[in-house]
Amino acid sequence: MSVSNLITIDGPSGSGKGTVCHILAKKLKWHLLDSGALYRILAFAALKKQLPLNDSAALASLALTLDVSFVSNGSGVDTLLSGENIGDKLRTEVVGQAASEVASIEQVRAALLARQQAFLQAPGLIADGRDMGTVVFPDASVKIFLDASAEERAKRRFNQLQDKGFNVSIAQILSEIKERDYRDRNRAVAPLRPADDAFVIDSTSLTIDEVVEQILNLTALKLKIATE
Ligand SMILES: Nc1ncnc2c1ncn2[C@@H]1O[C@H](COP(=O)(O)OP(=O)(O)O)[C@@H](O)[C@H]1O
Ligand SMILES: Nc1ccn([C@H]2C[C@H](O)[C@@H](COP(=O)(O)OP(=O)(O)O)O2)c(=O)n1
Repeated sequence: MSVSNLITIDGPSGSGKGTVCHILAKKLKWHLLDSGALYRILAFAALKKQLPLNDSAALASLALTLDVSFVSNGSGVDTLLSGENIGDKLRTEVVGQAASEVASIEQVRAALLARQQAFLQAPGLIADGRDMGTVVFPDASVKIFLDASAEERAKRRFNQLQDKGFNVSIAQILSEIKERDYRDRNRAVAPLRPADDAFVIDSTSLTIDEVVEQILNLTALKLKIATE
């Protein structure tokens, strides 16, 4: 299918990618790829099997054979690993850090590439991650790099976790966010960075609605130019 119906949104943890991608996918009635979920599922499966997180060959082989499905449940999406619903076990900081570690391995990224590209189906795709615009979908017509200051991102995560009833410290979250940022931005393979043709949005002092509006305006503009 044409890649024109494809919006990639990359950026660091807490910049608002997941929230904005869900809203856009719903508004446009396009598919959604949460690529971070794939790295989290792999990390979760590896932790469960007690695989060392630096065993490249074992992790790549696990990535190729993971039995994962995303099933719509009416209000959201269930994440199934070998039939077990593991959705609520993936968003912990332990799994996030482990995901960031396994994601730095080249063979793991290669093993997950085709699985991610298969999400590109009519009528369109919103792709959320770190390397959507640089590696997985380099031909996407609309590429966004969503950023925000580390302090603002830590505040958002803090509020999010407090709302879920977790007892967390903002200082701890800020240090974990900085550690993950550093690893994601400095790894040798597919580091987190804006694609050369990405539009950078700093959401530090924007509302979610303002970010969505900017992306929709840019999409309308780009797709119109592409069809003229
Ligand atoms: N522009 C924004 N202003 C305030 N809060 C936001 C904004 N964007 C996202 N959030 C909130 O920040 C938290 C983290 O957002 P999320 O979409 O999970 O980020 P990411 O997917 O980039 O890690 C969520 O609770 C979300 O509601
Ligand atoms: N396309 C992607 C998506 C995620 N990753 C890695 C790096 C991230 O720290 C982890 C977890 O990503 P995820 O998007 O779920 O994390 P956040 O919601 O931004 O906190 O996975 C990646 O390397 N490439």
